[in-house]
Amino acid sequence: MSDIQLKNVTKRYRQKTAISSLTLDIPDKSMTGLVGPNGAGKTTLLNMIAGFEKTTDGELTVFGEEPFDHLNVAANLFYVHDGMMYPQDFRIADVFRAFQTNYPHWDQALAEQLAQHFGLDIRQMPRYLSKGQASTLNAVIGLAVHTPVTLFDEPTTGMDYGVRRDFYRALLKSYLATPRTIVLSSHLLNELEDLLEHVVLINRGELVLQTEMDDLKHYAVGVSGTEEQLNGLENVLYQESLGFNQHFWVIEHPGESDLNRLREQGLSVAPVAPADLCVYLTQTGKGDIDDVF
Ligand SMILES: Nc1ncnc2c1ncn2[C@@H]1O[C@H](COP(=O)(O)OP(=O)(O)OP(=O)(O)O)[C@@H](O)[C@H]1O
Repeated sequence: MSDIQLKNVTKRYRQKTAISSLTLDIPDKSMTGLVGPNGAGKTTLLNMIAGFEKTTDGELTVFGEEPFDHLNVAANLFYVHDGMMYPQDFRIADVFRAFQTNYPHWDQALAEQLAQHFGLDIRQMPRYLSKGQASTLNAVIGLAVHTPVTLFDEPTTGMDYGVRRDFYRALLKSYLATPRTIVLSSHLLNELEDLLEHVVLINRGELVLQTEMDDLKHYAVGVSGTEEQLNGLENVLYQESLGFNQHFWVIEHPGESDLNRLREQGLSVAPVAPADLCVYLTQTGKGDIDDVF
């Protein structure tokens, strides 16, 4: 039984259904990416897993308990999100000390080293940090807290590329040193390809796909050609016109016979990057941006 389990979980805000009958097990001691377009329901889902919000319907358990307002869940799960607040008069050093007191596996040395690496002065007050620095402080805390489950909601918001890269590296090293359940929501799947083991893709509150990252890398292929060359292909996920009788098609789980036919016609078939694939899998019915112009 996984530490985080959802069975037909629904979350409604008045008329709006943010999560719709979602059934999902998050693998234990794994690095799982929660991805999906804006408004997909990622934050709502993490809020419920963290026990910040109640489900409207269905069964959600964390460590076998319903997480809302549950002390055991609060003690063993840490949620990194951009609403994290610290007492007004606290310096970063005071924040670290408070974590050291409250979380038994808090790694004080790691927190201080990471703060120094990322240029955070522990004498500074968190309320005066820039947006990127505030995200970095929250991420450092998420790395050092070492709870059995750590959730990160868009942890890299505002971080520049160098900081993001080092954060991903630190997360991987920290995970390898202390395997634990990590769930990370992000729009930047292209930056996470080498970090994540599992991917959960949601859209409009529904599960689109849950798979291993390695499988996602081989899930679909893209091919360009004329309509005559492409016609008859099966499992077409996405089609785009590239100009005069040239088209780009994405094929889900391509069959050997289709692949051979394309190769015989001299067409090159390339795997579709996971980040692009997630866009194709979630934009059904929206049309192409070219249709707007
Ligand atoms: N408190 C709320 N009241 C009403 N609607 C809400 C509330 N919180 C979220 N929603 C709606 O639920 C849907 C999912 O929102 P959520 O913030 O979970 O999406 P998200 O995947 O995290 O989006 P983003 O990637 O843009 O941060 C959205 O349509 C949002 O407007």
